[in-house]
Amino acid sequence: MPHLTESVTWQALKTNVASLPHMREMFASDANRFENMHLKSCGLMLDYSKNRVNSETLSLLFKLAEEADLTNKISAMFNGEIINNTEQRAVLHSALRSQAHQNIQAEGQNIVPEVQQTLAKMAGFVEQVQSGQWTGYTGKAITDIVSIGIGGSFLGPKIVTQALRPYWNKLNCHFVANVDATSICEKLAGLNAETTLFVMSSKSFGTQETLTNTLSAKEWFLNQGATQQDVAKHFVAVTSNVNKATDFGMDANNIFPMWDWVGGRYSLWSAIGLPIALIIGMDNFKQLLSGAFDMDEHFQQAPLEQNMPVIMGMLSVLYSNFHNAQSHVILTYDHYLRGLPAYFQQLDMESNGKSVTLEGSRVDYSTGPVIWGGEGTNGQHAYHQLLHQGTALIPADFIMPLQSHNPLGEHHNQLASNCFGQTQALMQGRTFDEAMAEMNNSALSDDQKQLIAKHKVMEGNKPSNTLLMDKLTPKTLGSLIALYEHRTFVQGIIWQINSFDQWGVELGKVLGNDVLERIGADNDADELDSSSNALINIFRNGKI
Ligand SMILES: O=P(O)(O)OC[C@H]1O[C@](O)(CO)[C@@H](O)[C@@H]1O
Repeated sequence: MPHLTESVTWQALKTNVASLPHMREMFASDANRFENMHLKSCGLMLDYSKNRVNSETLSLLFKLAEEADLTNKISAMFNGEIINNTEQRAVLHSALRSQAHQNIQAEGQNIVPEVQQTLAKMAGFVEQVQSGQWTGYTGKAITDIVSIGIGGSFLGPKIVTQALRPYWNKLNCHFVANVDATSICEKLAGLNAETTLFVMSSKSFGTQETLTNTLSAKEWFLNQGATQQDVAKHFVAVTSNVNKATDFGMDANNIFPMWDWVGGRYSLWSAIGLPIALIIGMDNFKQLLSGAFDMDEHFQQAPLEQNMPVIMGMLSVLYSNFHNAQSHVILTYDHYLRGLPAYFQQLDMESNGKSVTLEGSRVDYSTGPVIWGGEGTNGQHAYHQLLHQGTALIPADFIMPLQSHNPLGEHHNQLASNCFGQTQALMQGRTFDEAMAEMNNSALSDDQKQLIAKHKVMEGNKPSNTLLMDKLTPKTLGSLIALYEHRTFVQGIIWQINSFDQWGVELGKVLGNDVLERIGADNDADELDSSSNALINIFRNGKI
């Protein structure tokens, strides 16, 4: 197989991209453009017509995907092959949302039964806590869940519970991730130890932030009048390292397992999702899984040309590699989805922020872009300016439910009109003549008009996808998140990288621990670089 960027298809894409007219012209010359460039699946509708593509671009992108053996690579992931080659692990988050009768093999055994057993254990626990049968040390029912974890053991549960606010039962939930004591102190300040349940989530059970926060939570708990024997009623753990958790003092009955074949940033579907289930109930949690399962089926079965994650992944490759786009923005037109950009940022950047191929060669093309974003319409009064008129090309995903959970007057119509209006403005832009025409009735001099018109010109031709759903439900949210997981996978396959390890962040963990030792040492640091030594010593002195 030729080197990726030297392949005939890659070169043909370069030629195609250079020859395409402005999107405005492509819309004008093809009344069926939307008809031909949208698809519906799993409760989602993707409109990808506002992208810099014609039918040839799309064919070439699918050809590139075929040449990367994408279809077989998808099967390899779902079949439990060891595709995470640096950690020698299968990648089976899809097994967490599989159906009970399936047989999915990891390391020679069917893992579906243990997935089902864990779901049953979660269901029993959720029922006990929600019904008030599970009581705290003074016999009172639990009112507050505090989830302690970080990275993949935190952001999924936080963003999903935030997104599914309309489905909350009577329990309150709080998330602590940062080791900054302010985070846990602020959370604990308003809580009653008698009615608070801590869920400690750590796949490795070795992450500094999570261990420190859990110890502080336990100390707070004991300082409120509880005893060591009461701990089991108030602390449960989710981990793949059961031995470490019991050594730490967790009651063996209170440990919910997860497995090596689930990557942290793909783990909200496992027992890491326990805080979600406690807050929205097990039935809703299963709906979330079922939405993701539907997307798994679609991803495996739909032909590449009608495959939502494939289309989105290949469009992202197009912009990263043929338009030099360095970032990608996620714009959610739904207040409940305001956290989703951060979640997709973790998912995509921790997965595809790589510069070495699976075989260990340095890539000579761009890989994962910076993912960022926020909620509409707020961003329209801030960074959208750069999207419209800045020098960088930033492809955008607009995400919006058609029905609001809070219908109120004209609000939703206005929200939708802003969402659609933005995609239109990005695509068509505004020409100099249009800008001049807008000033027809103005008293400005011709020179002034010309000057202002130059500033009002918007080149347009800025790409966007629009993703719609009828309503934000646990099921549609499950499909949406799985869509982005698979989109990330597709990109990784084309770029020939391992999307499932994270050696960069691991180094940060190791060096952080090393610095911590030096901060606590008897003598000043002098063995590191001059900057690091100085920063440590200034910190030890407590004064700049
Ligand atoms: O669940 P753990 O083992 O505490 O790890 C937390 C997070 O740390 C990382 O290893 C690095 O940030 C993530 O992949 C993981 O989700």
